[in-house]
Amino acid sequence: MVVPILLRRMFLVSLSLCVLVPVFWILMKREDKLESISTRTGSTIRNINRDSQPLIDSLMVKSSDRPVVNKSHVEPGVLVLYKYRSNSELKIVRSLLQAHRIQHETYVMSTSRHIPKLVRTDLPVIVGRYRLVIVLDVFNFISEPSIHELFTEYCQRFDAVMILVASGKEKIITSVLGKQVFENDINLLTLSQSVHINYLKVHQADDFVYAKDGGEWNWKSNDSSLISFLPHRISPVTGKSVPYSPKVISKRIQVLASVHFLHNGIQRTLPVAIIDRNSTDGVQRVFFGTPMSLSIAKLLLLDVMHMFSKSYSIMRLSKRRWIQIDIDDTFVAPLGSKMTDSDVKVLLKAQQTFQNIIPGFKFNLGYCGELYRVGLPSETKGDEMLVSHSEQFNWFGHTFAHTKTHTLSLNELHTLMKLNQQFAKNYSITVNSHYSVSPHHSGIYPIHEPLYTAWRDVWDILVTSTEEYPHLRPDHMRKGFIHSKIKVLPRQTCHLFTHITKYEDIIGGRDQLIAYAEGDVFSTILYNPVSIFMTHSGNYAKDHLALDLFSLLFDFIRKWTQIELVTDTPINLANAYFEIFPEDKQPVWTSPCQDKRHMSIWSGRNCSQLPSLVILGPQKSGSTALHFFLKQHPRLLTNPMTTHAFEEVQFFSSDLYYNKGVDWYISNFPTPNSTSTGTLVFEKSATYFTHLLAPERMRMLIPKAKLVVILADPIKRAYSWYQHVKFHNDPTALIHNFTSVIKASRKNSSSQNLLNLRSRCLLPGIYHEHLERWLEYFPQNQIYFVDGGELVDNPINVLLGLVEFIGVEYLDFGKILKFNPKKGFYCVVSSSKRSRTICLGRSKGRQYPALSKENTQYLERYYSAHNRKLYQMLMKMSRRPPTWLMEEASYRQIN
Ligand SMILES: Nc1ncnc2c1ncn2[C@@H]1O[C@H](COP(=O)(O)OS(=O)(=O)O)[C@@H](OP(=O)(O)O)[C@H]1O
Repeated sequence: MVVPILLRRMFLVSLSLCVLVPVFWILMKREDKLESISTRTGSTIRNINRDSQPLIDSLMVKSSDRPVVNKSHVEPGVLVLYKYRSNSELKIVRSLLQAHRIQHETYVMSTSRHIPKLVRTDLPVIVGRYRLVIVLDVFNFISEPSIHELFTEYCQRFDAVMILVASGKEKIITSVLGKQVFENDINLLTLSQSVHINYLKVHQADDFVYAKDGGEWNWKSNDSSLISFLPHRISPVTGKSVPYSPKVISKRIQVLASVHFLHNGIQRTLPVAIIDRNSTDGVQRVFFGTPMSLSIAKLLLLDVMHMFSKSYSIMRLSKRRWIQIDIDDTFVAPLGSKMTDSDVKVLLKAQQTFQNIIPGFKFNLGYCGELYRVGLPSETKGDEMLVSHSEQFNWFGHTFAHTKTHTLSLNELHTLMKLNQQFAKNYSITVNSHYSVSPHHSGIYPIHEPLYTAWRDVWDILVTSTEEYPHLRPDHMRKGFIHSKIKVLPRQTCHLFTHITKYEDIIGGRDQLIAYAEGDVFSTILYNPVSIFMTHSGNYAKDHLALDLFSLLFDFIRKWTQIELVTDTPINLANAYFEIFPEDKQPVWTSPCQDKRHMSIWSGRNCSQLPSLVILGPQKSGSTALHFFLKQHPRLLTNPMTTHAFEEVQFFSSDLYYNKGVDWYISNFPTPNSTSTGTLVFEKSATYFTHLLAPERMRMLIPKAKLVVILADPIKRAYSWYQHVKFHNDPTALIHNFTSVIKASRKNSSSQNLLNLRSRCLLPGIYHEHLERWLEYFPQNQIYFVDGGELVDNPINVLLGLVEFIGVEYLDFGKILKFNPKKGFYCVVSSSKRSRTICLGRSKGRQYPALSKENTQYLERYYSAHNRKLYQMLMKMSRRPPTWLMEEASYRQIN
């Protein structure tokens, strides 16, 4: 039954497409034509790049062989369409999606860009990639039939929802008054919402008002408020506005949210978001008539996404938000700006009020004992009062003095932490949260290993926070990670810096503070499941700015949202965070050398110690020989033998080494002499090439590094690899010959071990797939290809080209390398005794029987299609394919 129903639906959809869309577009056509002649908009995207991604392909709509599409086959992705990068809505929508970790892509509606692949065709059924299509720059969207048609058809086919967001710059009228709703002169009273939304419900808590007509509107052609709500474009001929597709929009539209405001003393109600579920073209559309810069509009968008994502798990955050407010530098503020005793009273009172909103809430005081009671008499009293009420707060220790921890040795850190610990004991302050942040936040990220060690030794610290990972900006991208068993949570700023104690210290005064509370600080809460705010003790002195800010924030949250604010111990906050984002546990180290701010709080390592050249492998491609030869160049320094993997560091391909951190990685390499300019550090680890995470990890730490890939004949490589693991007593290789390894299959009932061995043996040779991954992270011009065959036969020539690519001075490798007939390979001429050569050890250039003809033929077939793809890839990049590949290509052409 299912298939006929589907076919009928598809037929109806096609029929409606055939009938309705043309009717609509005929109506629009005249305007379009005129417009494309006389205006700049629209015409630019008319000739969209269809060669690369034809419309037909991107939707898989070739009717004859179209597989049955099940509308439930849609991935939970979101696609954002926009025209102008400067569109302010774009930044906001993107941050919202990024912060909520919603899988999304953006597409600029432009001729020069490829249309993104809308469907997945690598699966047995066709799967749509996007559940929601968010359209910004709506004017351009509706003015361009090809784009409009494509996405309408996609939404029809996969039941995807289209969300069209008004942008201030466009002629989208959101009110009968012809003004953008929420303009400053409009006195906003309330915003009501239909019952259909219940994620972050936007409403006035005590006064919930349903949308006009209980959420459903009967559209009448003379209903000017709704018509004007819909996106308009201005006809270049008549100068009048033409509403969005009146033929498509149905007559029964639901209002998702309305605003109620006062205008000239009269209360008015206007819709700000409407949904059309029954459009005549079968696409559900949500129209947003309000700019996204408004906090409540962000909530509304989240609500809408949630509404349409129920079974698609687009959203990961619930309504619960954990909060912690740290008061750093307690006892430290400069003279005259410390909390006095009356400030402490205000603080305690405010804390009580906050506890009504966030049960169990306590401020978290980070102290430096050295400066206790240093200040004016009223400030001394303030310090004493904090201590006498210590049990009413949570406490954490900085160091005894207010010092930058990344400048301190382990011993110094121990001493200062212990002094601070003793201070707490002397004054009966309980410090047991297992949480700390260092003064100036230095040493947390980039990591100063002695800080982590001292924290564990002295305080048994298990949780800390930083605003620096991966970078300070953008703040909605800050993340947590775990290092050395300490959970590091993202830390948030709230515009109150150390020296800000009075309203006059803020440009814009209290109005600006309100804007911060309801804007950025609110967004921080919205974007993060756990928010640890950093404030400083001075922010609680004088005008009590921090208290005002948080009261405003909490009031706003209570008034407009159903966000549930909670608090807990730092350990539980960390557990909550990593339960929601388990993928964050494993850090991705960023380069301090690319970040001025990080350089200033990094424990002073030399950036020139980071490799600027990496030989990626693959394994058994001749990588050891290349490494050995290259290090003969006086300008190329490398690591000495490691204790764990001979000449390889394997930092990016091993979680064990990667988790040791950047300082450990760097400690493997020599420091280039500052006087010898042009000297650089390089490494080779043949395990990098195939490792799934290595490209991203490397890109984040050494984005400018030049990479070398050796393209050896994959058949020879596979056979060499088998001999290698057999030599190292791999139990499966020991009992199975090469033929049974490469021919293992489920059909032959091969054991799982044997199947795994086959994959490990053959998959690295599918070069184009691995390269595609590297090319996602590194530009082509940073990658150099070495012909693996040439490396064996004529390494001198290989090195000539490579040295030029690296950019170091010419070296006559003809004098350094010499063929050793006994070894059967090139070796390095000994500098002490020139008649002697130093060759690689017995494990490189092994003796084993030649590969059988049958196995060679089998592997030729196995790699044939992959090699073709590699060939095409290299040609596209204008690179010379290795000889073995050229021979194969010409052989196949002849045949
Ligand atoms: N000059 C020189 N000396 C010795 N060996 C050479 C040389 N040039 C290339 N080769 C080939 O390198 C193969 C080993 O590759 P790798 O060094 O990449 O192996 S590893 O992944 O690092 O273990 C090794 O594979 P086997 O012959 O199977 O031992 C050699 O074929």
